[in-house]
Amino acid sequence: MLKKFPFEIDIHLLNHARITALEDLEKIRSEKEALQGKMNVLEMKLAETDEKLRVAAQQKMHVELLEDQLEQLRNELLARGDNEGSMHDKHVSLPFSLSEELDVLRTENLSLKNDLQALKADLGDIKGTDERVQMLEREKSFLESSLKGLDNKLAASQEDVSKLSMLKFECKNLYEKVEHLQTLLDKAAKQADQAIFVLQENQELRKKVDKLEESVEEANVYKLSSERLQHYNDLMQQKLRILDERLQKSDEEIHGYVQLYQDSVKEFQDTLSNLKEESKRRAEDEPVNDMPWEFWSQLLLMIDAWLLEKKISTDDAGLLREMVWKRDGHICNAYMSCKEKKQHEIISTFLRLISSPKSSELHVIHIAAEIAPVAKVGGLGDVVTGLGKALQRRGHLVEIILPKYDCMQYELIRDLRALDAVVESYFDGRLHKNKIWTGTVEGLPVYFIEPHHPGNFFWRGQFYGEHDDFKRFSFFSRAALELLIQAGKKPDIIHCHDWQTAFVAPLYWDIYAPKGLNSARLCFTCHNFEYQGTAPASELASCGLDVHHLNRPDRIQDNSAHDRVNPIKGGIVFSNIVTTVSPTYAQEVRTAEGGRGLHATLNSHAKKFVGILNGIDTDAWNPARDTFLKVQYSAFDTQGKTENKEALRRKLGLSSANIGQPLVGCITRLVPQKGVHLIRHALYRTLELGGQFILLGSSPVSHIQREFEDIANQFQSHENARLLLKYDESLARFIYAASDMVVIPSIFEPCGLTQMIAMRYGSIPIVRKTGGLNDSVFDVDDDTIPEEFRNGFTFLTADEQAFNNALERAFFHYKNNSEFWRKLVQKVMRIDFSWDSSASLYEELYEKSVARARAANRA
Ligand SMILES: Nc1ncnc2c1ncn2[C@@H]1O[C@H](COP(=O)(O)OP(=O)(O)O)[C@@H](O)[C@H]1O
Repeated sequence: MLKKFPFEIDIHLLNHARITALEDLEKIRSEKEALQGKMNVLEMKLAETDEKLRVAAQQKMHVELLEDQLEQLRNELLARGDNEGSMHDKHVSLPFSLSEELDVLRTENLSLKNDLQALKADLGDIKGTDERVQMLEREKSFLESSLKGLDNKLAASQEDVSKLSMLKFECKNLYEKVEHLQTLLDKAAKQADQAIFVLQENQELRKKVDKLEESVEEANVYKLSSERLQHYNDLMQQKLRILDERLQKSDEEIHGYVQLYQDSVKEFQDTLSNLKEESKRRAEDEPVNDMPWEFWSQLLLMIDAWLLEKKISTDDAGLLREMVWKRDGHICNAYMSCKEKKQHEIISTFLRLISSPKSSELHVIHIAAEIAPVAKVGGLGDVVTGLGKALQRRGHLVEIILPKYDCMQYELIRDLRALDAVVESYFDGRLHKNKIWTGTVEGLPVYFIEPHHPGNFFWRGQFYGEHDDFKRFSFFSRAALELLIQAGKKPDIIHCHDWQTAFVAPLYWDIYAPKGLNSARLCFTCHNFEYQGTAPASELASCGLDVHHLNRPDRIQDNSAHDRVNPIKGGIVFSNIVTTVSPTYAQEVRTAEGGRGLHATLNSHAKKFVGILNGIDTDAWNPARDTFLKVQYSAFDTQGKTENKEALRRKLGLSSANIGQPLVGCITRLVPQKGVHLIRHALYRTLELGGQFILLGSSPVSHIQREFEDIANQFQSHENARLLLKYDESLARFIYAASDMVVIPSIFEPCGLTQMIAMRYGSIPIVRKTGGLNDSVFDVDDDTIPEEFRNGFTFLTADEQAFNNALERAFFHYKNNSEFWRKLVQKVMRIDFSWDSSASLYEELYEKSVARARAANRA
């Protein structure tokens, strides 16, 4: 059967409608004409009646006139009768003509009265006719308006007709194409026939070949026994290979055990030597009382001599003297160990005593663009606060410098006050005043810089994304260093973060170290190599950096555009320590695919580059104390999680029919890095699998924001899905607590905090194996990973199938093994994601760098 195209059906329908409309119109037109005829007749009758009325009125007037005349005649007759009565008493009679006339008049009068009566009746009829005419009039106007409507319809249908003819035209074209295709098809069919023919020929040939093979086989029968032997040999070799592999595996296993054993022995030995060291230190800390006073005096004189000979500084001499006065065991042992050596060796041994920093002595200053929770865009804010607090807990002096944005959450800053001091800093050829504010955030001392620059740099209602970000943050970097030098600070570590404060490193070495701010080592952390803040080289001059000197391939010049500078590259080249936020990401960015153009720079500075996994602030992210939740809960009692799930469903208007329906959450910035297509896919796949889905996120990329707004509208009142396109920390906490699973399908992820926060709140992460996700989430079904580390679901390829596999496995476990799931939730909640271990790694880096610097200064 010939298949009709949909538009062909439309054409038929339209044609039919048009014909019916035309017929209707015709009918109405003839009705209208008939009515018009009737109206004309009535109008004529009306005119006739008017005429009759006019004649009747004239006749009436005539009758009245005659009646008047009659009356007059009567009166005259009476008057005459009075005068002639006596004479003609018996013979009185009216003249004949007069009485005749009177009779005629009477009959005329009567007939006129009858006429009048008839006319009155006619008049009544005419009134009725009038009413009918009015009715007809009304009918006429109604018909005219429907006629107008029909005219409009006609016009519309005429338009349709023109469309129709266009469609017909297109249809004709299509028919032509179809015909063309048909001929092609015919050709193809012919070719296929030919091919079939060739195939048949081939088959015949094949048969011949088979026959030939059969005969060859027959001829080869005698070879069979030797082939069997060969086969047997192969089998044996296979077995041998399997045995070999098994042997290798068991070797590896044994090796693994040996390794474990060796590790624990090493650990034991380390602990032992630490203990020994400790007891030795303790012994050294005790004053040495068994050395003669001469010994101590000799040491004092020796130190003084070094000072006078300018071999050591006054400060160092002071510290060494103090040790001698206290008869410190360290200096005693140091001297005994090197007294035979040359003088400069003794000096450096002594100086090492006073330079070896104790961890509690470090003064660390973070210069950053974010601090959670008052000025947070993403993970950077969390790192500055989390790492700062952990370092503070370890006994370091930690201070933070930040721009004073207008859009900060001021209510979360304690004791905010403006200092009665102004710091002037250089920019664009002149000095600008900066107002300095202080306050504490989460117990950390913070300096906020408010520039009095006409550009109103931090008065923009947002943290980033301004056209002059390069200017805003290069200004801030310089002002921060100015604050340090004017406040007379002598930090051990200046730690800057991301491209916004990477300017600090070159500014420090080129301008501030020569000015006397030279106590510090520079640490630079890049939280995401995607954002490099490159700009035309000339813009670097505004903050006082020497463009000519710095725009070189081995310095700040961008690796792919020679007329541009790259602040991240500057941070790498000019810092003593360079870190990023996870070991896997540190590996990834050293490759051409992952390095965003900076892999070569990172490789040539590889010695100082390391990846340290971020932690999370476990005080701030704690379901047992989180007041934003409906119910607080902990790993010991996860029932509260179910109650939060119920409450969130109610709050968002999702179905609560089935408490066992898995709830999947996604909390993210909607940027390509986060795998936007997989997030969208996750929504639909979750619904297909019978789950519920909540997305909390917003996008700085307008087309992505619009796309998700459309999806959000579609699901506005869906019982199983809700999309909330905003930034809302309290809601984020609620979602972490309520969700059973959290999806993070990132294309790349430097570290990622959401997976750690999710686990802290007992939500199982489903993640792509990249960057920090690869360092913190280990697949539940992967038995190459020790059981105790398995905590989520992972997939490798950034496509829908791979994601489906992970999501489906998660749903399977959730639905079919509730006990397993309950234990998994408890396990992930107990994992230590605190900053403690990461902070100790940073501490170690700081300490080593400071020690190296001090040793180098003395040499
Ligand atoms: N729409 C949102 N509302 C509230 N918090 C959000 C939102 N989007 C992301 N977050 C939070 O921002 C942080 C994201 O950090 P991270 O995973 O390192 O990603 P990134 O820094 O790349 O955005 C987490 O603390 C997460 O809870």
